[in-house]
Amino acid sequence: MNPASLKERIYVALDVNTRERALEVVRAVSPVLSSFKVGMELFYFFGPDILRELRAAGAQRIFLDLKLHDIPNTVARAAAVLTRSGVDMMTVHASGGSRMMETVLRAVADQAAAEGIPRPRVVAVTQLTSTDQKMLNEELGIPGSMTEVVQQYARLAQQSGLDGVVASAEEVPLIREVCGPDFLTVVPGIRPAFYQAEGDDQRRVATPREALERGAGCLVIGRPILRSPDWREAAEAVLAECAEGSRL
Ligand SMILES: O=c1ccn([C@@H]2O[C@H](COP(=O)(O)O)[C@@H](O)[C@H]2O)c(=O)[nH]1
Repeated sequence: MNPASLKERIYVALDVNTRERALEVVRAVSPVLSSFKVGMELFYFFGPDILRELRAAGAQRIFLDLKLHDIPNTVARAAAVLTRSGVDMMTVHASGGSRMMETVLRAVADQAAAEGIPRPRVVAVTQLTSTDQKMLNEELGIPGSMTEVVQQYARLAQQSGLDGVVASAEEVPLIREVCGPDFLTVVPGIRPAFYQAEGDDQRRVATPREALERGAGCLVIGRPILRSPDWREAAEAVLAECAEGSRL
């Protein structure tokens, strides 16, 4: 792995509520990390226009993380319109089932072909990184260990033709065991050594170094950068921690 590819594989989550703030973050961080994640907060208010503005500000790859979850027809139609915005990657919930995931993938592929653009990667959320073992079993009523459940959802996503899954760093080796090394793992819940995470909602977390050592394909990191007084410096610190773990 070379440092250039690391720079591309770390997605900075733009969880902010104004377009000015989002653009400022991209301008500050993009010389260091060039991939960004847009979620509900930004997209629900500003729509596809914000994606164009982020690209103009320096975002080279955009991961649109809306975690679609509905009946197959509804999700597929939504995914098709989102494809038109030229994003690099998008998310659905694996709990929508194989029929939903297969229908989405077909819709995205057809739309991308019609637009003459590359097909965005579609990845499925297995279990949110804010969910712990107790919550999985007692609140959600899903039996079994977190790793078994995540493995099962990853297998289902792969059988449905998806490009990868979102999971915590801990589950990455087990996903690779059942799905192989080419199946993409996208890992949020990244907490670098410099970040004080007390009171945070994340439950299944890892440092950038741990995530890479476990074989994570892409990392997603938001608050440790956004809450820093100097976004660029924080991005550099994250990259430095990653480089330590990447066996360069
Ligand atoms: O299981 C998941 C799926 C998505 N996310 C998203 O990643 C970022 C993480 O932000 P932090 O501030 O670094 O916690 C956020 O946008 C989530 O929506 C996730 O955390 N877990």
